[in-house]
Amino acid sequence: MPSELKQYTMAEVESCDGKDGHLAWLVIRDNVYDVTRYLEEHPGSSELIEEWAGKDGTKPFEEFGHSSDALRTLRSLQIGVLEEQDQAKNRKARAAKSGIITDSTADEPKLKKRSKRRMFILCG
Ligand code: HEM
Repeated sequence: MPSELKQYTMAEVESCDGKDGHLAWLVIRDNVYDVTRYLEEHPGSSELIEEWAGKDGTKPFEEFGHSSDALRTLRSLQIGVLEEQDQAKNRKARAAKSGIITDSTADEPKLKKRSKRRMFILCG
């Protein structure tokens, strides 16, 4: 992997959906991976990754809880990073799916804080 990581747009990733002889690219945590040659080796079947080719597979990848071996293999398949604008879009989409409310200027999703105002009830 060259030290200067190439940036890709989500549209470029989407065109590599593994269908009709296209390459199979995958986004995980804002990094772009070419998993074309790994599909047949995947212990969880090629279909499971193919389903996510051309998409952001962060959630399914992390939900399975892959081992450090899997993470090492993943690193070896990295071809670049997602362009910043598309990183923000994907982050928002992931947050929306998991019910987290995002602040449009923040880098990371934040849980909406509860109001700290308390109500005092005066008796008597
Ligand atoms: C995003 C789509 C992916 C899904 C939904 C997925 C799902 C799964 C599942 C269900 C298994 C369990 C198989 C079994 O025990 O029968 C598995 C195992 C495994 N997967 Fe994936 N996987 C994905 C992507 C990847 C990628 C991109 C890599 C590496 C480049 C990878 C590497 C592995 C490895 C090495 C195992 C064996 C168990 C381990 O070491 O964690 N997977 N996967």
